[in-house]
Amino acid sequence: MLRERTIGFIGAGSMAESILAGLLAKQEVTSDKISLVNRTDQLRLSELIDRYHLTADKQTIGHVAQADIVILAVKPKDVLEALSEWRSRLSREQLFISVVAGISTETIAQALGGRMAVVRAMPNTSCAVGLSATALCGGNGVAEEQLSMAERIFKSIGSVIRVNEGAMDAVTGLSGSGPAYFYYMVEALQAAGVQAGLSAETARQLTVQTLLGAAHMLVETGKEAGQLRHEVTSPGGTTMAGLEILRQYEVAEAMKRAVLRAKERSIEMGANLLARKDRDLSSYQDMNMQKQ
Ligand SMILES: NC(=O)C1=CN([C@@H]2O[C@H](COP(=O)(O)OP(=O)(O)OC[C@H]3O[C@@H](n4cnc5c(N)ncnc54)[C@H](O)[C@@H]3O)[C@@H](O)[C@H]2O)C=CC1
Ligand SMILES: O=C(O)[C@@H]1CCC=N1
Repeated sequence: MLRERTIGFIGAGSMAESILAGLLAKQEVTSDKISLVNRTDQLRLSELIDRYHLTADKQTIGHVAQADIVILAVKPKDVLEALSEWRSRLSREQLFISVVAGISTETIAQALGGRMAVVRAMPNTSCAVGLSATALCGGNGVAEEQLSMAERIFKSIGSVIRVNEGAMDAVTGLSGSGPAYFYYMVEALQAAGVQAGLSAETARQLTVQTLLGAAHMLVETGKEAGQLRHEVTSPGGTTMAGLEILRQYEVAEAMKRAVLRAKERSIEMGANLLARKDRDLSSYQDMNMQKQ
């Protein structure tokens, strides 16, 4: 049972907060089972302790190190440093989940000293309201039982799909970053509503409810987006006129490029980390040669 497990987060930023907020809201875990550590910002930890009624004296490296499930939620650039601090503290029995964009299970497992099996997950910040779209995969040596446990965690805060690791960069470009694309559109639509003569509050209410309604229509009717769009579009009417402008501005092309660029960036972040690892290793070897 998830409720009986302890969960520790390495990194207490936006993603750790979204996951823990969702788990607590869904009552999948109780707040006394959660531990977090952050590198520098202790004020941030105090805020999270207050906001989620976490047990203050459990927010230590020792408690995270003992957790049944350890979730790595630091920025990709901080992964190697973080894991070199953590590798001696963790054991094979723990379930280790990384939500870090772009970094492979192999890189993480190696940085952990090759002992641990690693699950890689790509959720999004909608975890916080139980509506994440999470994709996950298991690295070498991950047991089915461990993958199922990871799946259970993310299912409790949204939907989960298992993919091959090769698909994770595409997932990151689409659904990991995806909430930001929709927020960007909402910002643009709100501003457009104001430009069209509405108050800011009216524009916000109408935009948000329209997005919510469209999302529910997609889920509840099971119809394709193209069909639903067709149903809104009366021949010679307002929607047709509006959509024609979107076509002129090649909005579909812009979306395609955004997702492909985000995917490419995910690949770059992984490659940058590997290049840094190689550089660090060769400068360490140089140092040792000089000493001899
Ligand atoms: N924000 C998002 O929408 C999503 C983020 N992710 C991934 O989640 C990870 C975290 O992202 P955010 O939460 O947005 O970043 P963030 O910058 O808000 O949080 C990262 C936290 O990790 C802490 N940290 C850094 N090194 C550490 C160490 N050695 N030990 C302990 N804590 C350490 C930092 O102090 C910071 O508070 C990233 O790898 C990102 O790719 C994945 C899916 C969605
Ligand atoms: O922007 C980022 O790199 C992270 C990964 C997916 C969402 N946020």
